[in-house]
Amino acid sequence: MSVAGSIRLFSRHIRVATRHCRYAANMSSIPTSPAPLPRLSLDPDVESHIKKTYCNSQVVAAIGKEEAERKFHITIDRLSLPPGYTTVRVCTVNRTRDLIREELQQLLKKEYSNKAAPCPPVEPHPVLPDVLVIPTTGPHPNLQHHTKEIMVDIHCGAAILRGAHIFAPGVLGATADVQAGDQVSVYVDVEGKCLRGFQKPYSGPRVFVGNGVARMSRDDIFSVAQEQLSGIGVEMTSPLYGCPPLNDVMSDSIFLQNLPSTVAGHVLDPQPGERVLDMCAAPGGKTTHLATLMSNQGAVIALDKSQGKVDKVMANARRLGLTCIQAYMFDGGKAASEAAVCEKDETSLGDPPYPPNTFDRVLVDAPCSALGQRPALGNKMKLKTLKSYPSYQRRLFPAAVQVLKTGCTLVYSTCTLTLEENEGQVEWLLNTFPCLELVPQTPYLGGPGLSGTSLTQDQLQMLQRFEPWGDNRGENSHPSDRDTIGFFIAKFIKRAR
Ligand SMILES: C[S@@+](CC[C@H](N)C(=O)[O-])C[C@H]1O[C@@H](n2cnc3c(N)ncnc32)[C@H](O)[C@@H]1O
Repeated sequence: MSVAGSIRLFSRHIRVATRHCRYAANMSSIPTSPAPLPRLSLDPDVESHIKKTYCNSQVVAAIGKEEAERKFHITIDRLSLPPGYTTVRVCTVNRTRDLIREELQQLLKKEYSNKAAPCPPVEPHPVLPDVLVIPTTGPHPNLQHHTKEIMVDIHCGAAILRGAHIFAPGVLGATADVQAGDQVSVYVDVEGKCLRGFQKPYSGPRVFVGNGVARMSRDDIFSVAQEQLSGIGVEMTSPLYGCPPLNDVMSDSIFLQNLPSTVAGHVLDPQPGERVLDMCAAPGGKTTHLATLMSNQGAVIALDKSQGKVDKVMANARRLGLTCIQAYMFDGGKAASEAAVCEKDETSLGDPPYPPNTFDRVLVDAPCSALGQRPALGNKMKLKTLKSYPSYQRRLFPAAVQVLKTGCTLVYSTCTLTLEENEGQVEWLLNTFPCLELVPQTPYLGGPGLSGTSLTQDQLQMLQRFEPWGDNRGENSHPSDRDTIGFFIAKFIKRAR
């Protein structure tokens, strides 16, 4: 069995059923959603808040209520589906994109040689020099529903929709008679009811995400303590959507990264030899991109708030051979100190905090409500939590602006949809830090910012908003740019004023 498609489900995502889980008997009587994937269910207050973003009075005045509501509905509809393309960022420090593309295509041909589905093409992105794109296929209609069933949580379900196999600890439940080698159908427990101790047979709504072959029996999975489980529990042979299984593939030279995230790295545009601060770095997607763009020369300081997250950044840096990254467990909001002294060596800045005017570039890829992430099969966030993000994000900026050198670049990004965390933050930043000038971005693959704040039309044109519905992009844009996660990017230069 190939380990190429195995997924490491992070422990917070793993809620393995107790070994007494026996919902099996009642499972097959539960109706399954007829649609490929149901619309994302959000807390009603959160959904109405998002609606207010898309249908605010300025938007309605500009495009009309009907069109504004259409965009809101398409946005929500798209959130449960995977993006139209898998995007792979290549680490070009030692090898060219062409060489990496050829090797990846060969590996995929091998992987698909015993599958019914054709091997997808791996193509270079026409604008981003270090990105490869692979089209998503599906939804595949008429997939058979097997009597033997596997249940997973929403995070594992989302990973399956993006090409992953099921790592054994991710199996929440299995019908009583599942043996290794059995054909199984895989369902997602969308309401998280299977997480409640498995005292009763499962009866909540579930969503079909495809078929696979069990690589372990039910007993193999549930007779062992969760910590001792490893390996693939179910190999997905006919997923509802076809994305290539790329986890653990060519891990020294590729990074699976959503397309707008790769754009953010290019917009920051770090140069070899510079000092760059990535204030909210884990798991290091953008950190490793920045270091790659710098040809591994200079210093990328990566901060995050827990040691586990910092360890992930360093693990990703190591696997890609990027030695110019130094990661620290540190609150980004406290990264600046007048009293701090910086080591003289350009490549080793020492521990945070840092004195004012230390960095050539600062990235604030802020913790956010993440409403743009796709596919999302469930979201239990409450309005109170949603509303807590803007003030938390604002805490980060005084330090970000202070440690940035005059004349240098600050990029702010989120993977969410709301006005308050995106255009609203830009408005606040410009009012709070007169030294910041909003500037145009290159490359520009997204669409303009959304109306609804005091930002002018010219300012909105300088922002990049990636909407999940994608028809806010330029006519000549590549299809992979039009079916992405929701994302937002703003770029500023710190002026001497
Ligand atoms: C959107 S994620 C970053 C993703 C990352 N830039 C990437 O591309 O892989 C936001 C991160 O901010 C971190 N974070 C939250 N509060 C923080 C703080 N006060 N200081 C530093 N990091 C923080 C979170 O732990 C989380 O890892």
